[in-house]
Amino acid sequence: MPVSYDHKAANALEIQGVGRRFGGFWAVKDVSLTVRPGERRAVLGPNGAGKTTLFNVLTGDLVTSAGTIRMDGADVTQMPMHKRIKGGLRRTYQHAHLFNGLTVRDSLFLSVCGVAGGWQRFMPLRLNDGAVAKAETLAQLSGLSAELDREVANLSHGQRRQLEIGMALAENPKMLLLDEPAAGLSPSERPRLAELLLSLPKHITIILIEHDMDIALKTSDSVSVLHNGQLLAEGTPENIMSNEAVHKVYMGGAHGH
Ligand SMILES: Nc1ncnc2c1ncn2[C@@H]1O[C@H](COP(=O)(O)OP(=O)(O)OP(=O)(O)O)[C@@H](O)[C@H]1O
Repeated sequence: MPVSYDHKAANALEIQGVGRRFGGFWAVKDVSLTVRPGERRAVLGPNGAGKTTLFNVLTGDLVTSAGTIRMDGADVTQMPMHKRIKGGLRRTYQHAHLFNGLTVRDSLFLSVCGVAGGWQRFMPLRLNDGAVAKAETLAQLSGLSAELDREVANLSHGQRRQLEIGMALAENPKMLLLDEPAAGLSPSERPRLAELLLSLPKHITIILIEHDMDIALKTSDSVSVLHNGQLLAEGTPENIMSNEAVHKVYMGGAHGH
């Protein structure tokens, strides 16, 4: 996928020797990687490889046990989650964090106002005239224009994932971490998600954990493969597909959910 990077800008993400220990067990160990502004990076690896733990450390859901994390050139290693959010970081979770009783329109509206649940709960209420229009734009971006008045409870699984992404876009994030957006989607819902990922604004840096190899490789510029908490391989989707070590640990039977 052709992407024009801003070479003058600081790296969107730069991590050095990052690790996270649970007791005596290193779930993530000595991981270093660099992601450029606007890059689309997939993080692959078999179950238990440390992908979600890495995300949790990047977002500040978990503190690091070792190493440094820089975002946009700034050291955020010790920075609490809400400050990272203020700096333009957003994430989605493996299981959608949505309110079933709200409509799509209200969910997006509340996200725009900064009062939705999960991550956005830290944001102050900022009602304004543009919020309704912005909610509609987000519905369009996330492919949900026809569902604006539907209750979240009545959306398909795929539409819920779309809504979650739409909500994450509400405050113009600089970097978006998506944790298995295709998890639980039916085969017919998957191409639509891939299309949505490809259509997201190009200035947003996206890091994607995904077990669906087809979606991960199709929507990313570069891939980092984790195994046993460590970085096993890094390269273009083509490099990774032909990497023997990756085949052995990941494609050769350990393929997720
Ligand atoms: N809070 C925790 N306490 C103890 N061990 C943990 C904790 N969270 C994760 N782990 C362990 O760390 C390892 C990495 O888990 P993690 O969820 O990051 O892997 P993953 O690559 O995201 O896996 P999956 O693809 O199954 O989601 C696993 O062995 C897991 O059991």
